[in-house]
Amino acid sequence: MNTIIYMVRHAESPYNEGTERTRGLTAKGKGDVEKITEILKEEGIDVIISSPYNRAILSIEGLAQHLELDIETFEDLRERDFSSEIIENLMSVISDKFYDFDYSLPGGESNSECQNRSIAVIKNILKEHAGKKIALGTHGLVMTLMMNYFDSSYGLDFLNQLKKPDIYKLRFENLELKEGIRLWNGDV
Ligand SMILES: O=C(O)[C@@H](CO)OP(=O)(O)O
Repeated sequence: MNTIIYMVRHAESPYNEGTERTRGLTAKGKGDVEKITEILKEEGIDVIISSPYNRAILSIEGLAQHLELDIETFEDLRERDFSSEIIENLMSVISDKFYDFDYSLPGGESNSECQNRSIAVIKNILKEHAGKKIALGTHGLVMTLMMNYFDSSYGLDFLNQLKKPDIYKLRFENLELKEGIRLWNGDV
């Protein structure tokens, strides 16, 4: 049985230290939310799920309103907890250590911990909504780690080429990922 998950990496968000959970979208990001809705509104989506972080929810809110669906959030779909401290060059550290899945920064979690907790949610979604089409509001790194669990070719290069926003349509047969197609047209 085919189950489809549309991974929607959030639109552009103003980066402010310490506001991981609450920061919203830039003007450009808000404009791109309309494009996300346009791309997904005719796909026949049944269920909308999201990371609990505002920028992810806001990126699929237009779609939820259009389809008159609620957005269900799961704490364990949040972006990787990077560190409790301010880390200089955070993104280059994350890149350098990407394949060291047990590496964590002070007060943060490793790729492995982030992958395990997010995949537990994805497996439940695939079982509970088997045969359905699910849109999922997400973030660059946790999205890459979720996809990497099913297909290890989704790694650092994949993460680095992701846009804000971006959309990938993933086709699962039961718990196996069979196909991943990019739907965002990349005009950003
Ligand atoms: O916060 C953001 O805008 C970034 C970090 O560069 O993305 P994500 O939430 O996908 O980690």
